[in-house]
Amino acid sequence: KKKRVVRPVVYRNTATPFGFKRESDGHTHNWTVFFRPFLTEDASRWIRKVQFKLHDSYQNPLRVIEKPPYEVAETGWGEFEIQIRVFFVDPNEKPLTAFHYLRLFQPSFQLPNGKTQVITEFYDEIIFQEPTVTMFKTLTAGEGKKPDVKKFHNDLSQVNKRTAEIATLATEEIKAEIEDL
Ligand SMILES: Cn1nnc2cc(CO)ccc21
Repeated sequence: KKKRVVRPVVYRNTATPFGFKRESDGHTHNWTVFFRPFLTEDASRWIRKVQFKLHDSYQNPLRVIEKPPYEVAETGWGEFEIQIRVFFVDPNEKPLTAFHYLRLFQPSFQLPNGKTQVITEFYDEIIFQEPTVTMFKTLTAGEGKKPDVKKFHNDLSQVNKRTAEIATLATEEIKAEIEDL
């Protein structure tokens, strides 16, 4: 019986207010939504593409990203649900569908430069029940730090704790990036 493989993944959205309402289209924020494996690895070995379905009134609302980083950067004025579909290299694996509610206003963090930054980060796990041999090899060969995922699986309190932890990490990361600017 082939072993089950669990892959930790992270969905994140960040948003920064313009500080004013743009006359042309009423937009008030820059935002990004992204999906990535939690492991530091080459995700394109097992992910074929990631689709982000935006609000229908966006220009071409279905955004298809074929290679990492799997992210969409946009501007807008409102919060809405984004459907994220992850297609796998293995045709036998059906695509994963997840929903991420885009947040523009909360939780906001003050950055060193005084700017307000919203970050939401959600930690999740993809479970491959019966991966094919090729998929199994690809998934288990992944290089990069191996977090101790066993203790997280299905333990929502741990997932939420983890989500908060990586949100903090994400904030540090972004702060560092901004300081490097
Ligand atoms: C719901 N929402 N929030 N911001 C938006 C921006 C557009 C594109 O102009 C369409 C829909 C939007």
